Amino acid sequence: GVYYCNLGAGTILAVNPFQDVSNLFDEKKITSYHSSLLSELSCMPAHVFAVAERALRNMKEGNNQSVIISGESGAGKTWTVRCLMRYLATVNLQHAALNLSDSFVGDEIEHRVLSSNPILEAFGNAATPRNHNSSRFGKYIQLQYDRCGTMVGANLHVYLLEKTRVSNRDQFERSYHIFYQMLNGCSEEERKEWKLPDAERMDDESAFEKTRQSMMSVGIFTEAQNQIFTTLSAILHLNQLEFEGDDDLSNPCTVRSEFQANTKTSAQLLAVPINHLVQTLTFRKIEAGSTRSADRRRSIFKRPCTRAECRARRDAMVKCVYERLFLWLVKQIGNDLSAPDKSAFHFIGLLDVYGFESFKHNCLEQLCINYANEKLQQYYIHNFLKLKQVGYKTLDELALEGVSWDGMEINDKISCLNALESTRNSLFALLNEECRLNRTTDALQLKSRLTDSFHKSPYITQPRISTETPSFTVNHYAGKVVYAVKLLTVKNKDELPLEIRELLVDSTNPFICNLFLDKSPDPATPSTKGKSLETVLSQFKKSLDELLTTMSTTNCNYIRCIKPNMESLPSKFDSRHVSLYRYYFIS
Ligand SMILES: Nc1ncnc2c1ncn2[C@@H]1O[C@H](COP(=O)(O)OP(=O)(O)OP(=O)(O)O)[C@@H](O)[C@H]1O
Repeated sequence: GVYYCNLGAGTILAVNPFQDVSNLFDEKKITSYHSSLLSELSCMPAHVFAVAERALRNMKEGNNQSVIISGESGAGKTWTVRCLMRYLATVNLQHAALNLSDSFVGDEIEHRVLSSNPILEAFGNAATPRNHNSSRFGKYIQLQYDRCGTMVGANLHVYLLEKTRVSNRDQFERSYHIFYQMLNGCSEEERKEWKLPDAERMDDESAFEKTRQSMMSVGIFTEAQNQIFTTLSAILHLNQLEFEGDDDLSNPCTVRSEFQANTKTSAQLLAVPINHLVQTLTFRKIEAGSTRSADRRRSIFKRPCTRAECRARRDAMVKCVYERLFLWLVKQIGNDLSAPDKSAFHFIGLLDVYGFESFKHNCLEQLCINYANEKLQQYYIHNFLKLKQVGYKTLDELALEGVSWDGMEINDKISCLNALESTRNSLFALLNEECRLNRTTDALQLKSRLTDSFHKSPYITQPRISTETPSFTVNHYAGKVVYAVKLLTVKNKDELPLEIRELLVDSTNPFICNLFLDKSPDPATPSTKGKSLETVLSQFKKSLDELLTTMSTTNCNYIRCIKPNMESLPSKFDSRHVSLYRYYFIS
């Protein structure tokens, strides 16, 4: 019955009970931690509420705080963040009412902050074999406080949504919850309006209502909701399209006849001409001649796409529309939650990032996720050692909790990070260079380049067992992961064909058009000098560097979540699955 344990140095372990544990998170528990004296707090049982309370008190002393929640998929990170937010929201309501703070305007920022969770989970979480509610994006939410220590707003940052899930999924994986919620929860009128097929009503019916109510709470009202669901319906129809034609291009591809209705509906929902949509999916523009604008010899002509290219264009469109919609939502939520001008002085940041992943097939998505974990692990060890040097009695504290410990080893694989990210001679440098050169490289050629560049590296090696497709291994701190080479460059470039952007910007629906009108360049858009290129990896690295810079100005608290068994069962602690050592320094 003990689910939390102190590890010292600002770290607790949290074991996922996989069942509702009575009294573990109730109001009485909140009150007991919040009303404790400082001297009592350090003696109270380890708990996620104790972390929240300590962070709150330190923040009120003037030190910004971060709580970093880590662990494998299904370990309970999202749940933990929800608990922290609920705790901070509850005590804030009490505090604001008691102090009649100037900023207490009674508009319930707490309620709005909590409402952001169901929206983000509906659009950013999906069922996977490891977790029926797996977050497929990283999140850092900064709860902002005024001088009196009252919450006045929040800042939201998200990291790398796994957008491929919208177009392609492995068996037993689902797309984002919102699609199922909408199909199961919409009214008959809405079904007609959004041209959705009949669906067997299942579990997600009430979830749809909850998501919509949460949207209302953060200022996304009926009209905007209607636009969102129209866009999602367009994605569903587009996803259906299949193509026919000859790959030698003698007979250019068209949409297969049985999908004509889906094509028409997609075009209607996106408010674009149907012939323009079909042209965009089946033909690509080629520019020939000099690219200098003054040069009159430059010409543009259209070339039919092969079936594979048509499918790739359909997928690119679907993924991009969904990603833009997700980012639009995040922006709306952020606008609604941001603190009134000059009222925020301190913050508590809660970081929930995807855990380390190693699947049968790993590609750029897993490389980014594991890189983020590698970086956070380095950050953790750095801070842990720093705290240890200033006198934390970590082992003694562990002993007090009844945990025996027979020695510690600092994992030296952290320098794997250099092999991944350093400016020169690293994996990222090589993959980004491939994008910059824009050459047609097949997987075998790229694989041989990787082998030549890293034959001396202990971190980037050849898979021990030969794989069906060209691949390489990264010796991460948490274990070896084999990555497929195929599609790495394409995914890293993440190019949205210009024709697709043009099509959607020309939409007569201002909502769709605005999603594509923003100023920020797409990944893989050459910079003005034409030398550096924004790739998925370079952007992800940049956003992580910024995150760590922000966190380094804060006092960090860590919650290391543990999944006690692979089957997600209550009352089962599989010691083969969980090794304390592994979780202490790894994952
Ligand atoms: N403290 C808890 N009490 C009861 N059930 C819990 C608790 N923590 C987690 N769970 C259960 O475990 C499931 C997985 O938790 P959660 O979604 O938070 O994992 P996660 O670490 O965020 O996973 P992912 O990385 O895939 O997003 C939850 O849906 C919930 O059913």
